[in-house]
Amino acid sequence: MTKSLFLLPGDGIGPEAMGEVRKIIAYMNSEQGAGFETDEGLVGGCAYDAHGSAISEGDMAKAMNADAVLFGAVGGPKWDEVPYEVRPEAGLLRLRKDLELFANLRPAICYPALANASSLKPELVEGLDILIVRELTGGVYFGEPKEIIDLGNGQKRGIDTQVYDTYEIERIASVAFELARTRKNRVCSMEKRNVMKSGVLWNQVVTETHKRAFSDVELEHMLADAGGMQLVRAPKQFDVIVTDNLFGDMLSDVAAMLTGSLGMLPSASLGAPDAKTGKRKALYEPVHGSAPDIAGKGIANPIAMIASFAMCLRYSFNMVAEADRLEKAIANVLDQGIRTGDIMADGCRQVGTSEMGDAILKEFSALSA
Ligand SMILES: NC(=O)C1=CN([C@@H]2O[C@H](COP(=O)(O)OP(=O)(O)OC[C@H]3O[C@@H](n4cnc5c(N)ncnc54)[C@H](O)[C@@H]3O)[C@@H](O)[C@H]2O)C=CC1
Ligand SMILES: CC(C)CC(=O)C(=O)O
Ligand SMILES: [Mg+2]
Repeated sequence: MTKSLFLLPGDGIGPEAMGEVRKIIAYMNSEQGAGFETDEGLVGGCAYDAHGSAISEGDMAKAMNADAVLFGAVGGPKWDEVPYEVRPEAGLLRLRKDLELFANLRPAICYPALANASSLKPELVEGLDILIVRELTGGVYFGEPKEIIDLGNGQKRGIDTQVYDTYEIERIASVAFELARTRKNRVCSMEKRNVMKSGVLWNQVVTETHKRAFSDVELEHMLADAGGMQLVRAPKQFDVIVTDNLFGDMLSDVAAMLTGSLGMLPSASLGAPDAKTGKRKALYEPVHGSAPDIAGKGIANPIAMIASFAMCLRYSFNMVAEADRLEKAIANVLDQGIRTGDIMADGCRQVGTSEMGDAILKEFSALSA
């Protein structure tokens, strides 16, 4: 059976990182008969340059019909002045919304070899394995009204609206509880019920969902600001964290640095399983952005992108053994002391994007033999 992959490399370091995944796909097709069929499109600033929008209707349709979408990164200073509606990030937000990718899984794993690369003491992050489950299609990113209005007195007002309905909280909480059952069976829900009505509802619905269907899972509630503090004080206390779109965005960048670099964190954005086929729409993307400060230099860390492809193998194609091998290949390469600049340490060998990708592919093929 063919497996269709739609690649959207995007801007900045997106295409550089995606290039390393392309090599792995080519290897899996030629050496393992994996049967991936790939197509590619434009998203973000490069799409705006080509046709004046952050993603074309044609590419949206391809993303909609693919078994999985692989996404690099979008944005950069070149497009700072383009109209808000067609800014590069709008392409990613439209993909998430139109494909209804409500569940964003962001695992933060500290590979043993990288315990020294974290800004925290090694003993705080050694063995770290947490999963942030971020709600991705609601909240302040999408709530209406969202506008800047002129108050007519020389003042303007910027408005964003945080909105959550019961069903949105219920379905993301259920995903978090189900995933916790495959891990350490603990969920920490984060909101700000002390100042936000949406936080009060979030807390109530998570509690009710837990009581109704997941009472075997340990549940804790934490205010999101305190949660940020606890993430850097004692991160290993967490197993699964479930939180809203904005808090999830911020807390996962924090978690990234526990693992050594933003260049290490993959993610999977998943929709609901189709009632008939059981298949879910899915997009896989690194947590980092387009990193304009290092784009074009061939030094970006491709591990977040490669690990996102490992998540794709696991969640979209049920290729669990291959996903495990690819993740093991990453760990082995790090054990060998091969490092991109962002995770460089004394006694290690610094390499560029392409050498890191080659080293992971070599290890992956050795593990597959
Ligand atoms: N999913 C996406 O496409 C995202 C896009 N963005 C966009 O990216 C642009 C830049 O945003 P920033 O806030 O600078 O965030 P960023 O994640 O692009 O970069 C933050 C810092 O981390 C470093 N970094 C990130 N990924 C790296 C990698 N793979 N290897 C080595 N170093 C890495 C960068 O060099 C930079 O110093 C903006 O236009 C922003 O809107 C930001 C986040 C997510
Ligand atoms: C639309 C994105 C640029 C927002 C973001 O930072 C993210 O989703 O990680
Ligand atoms: Mg982010």
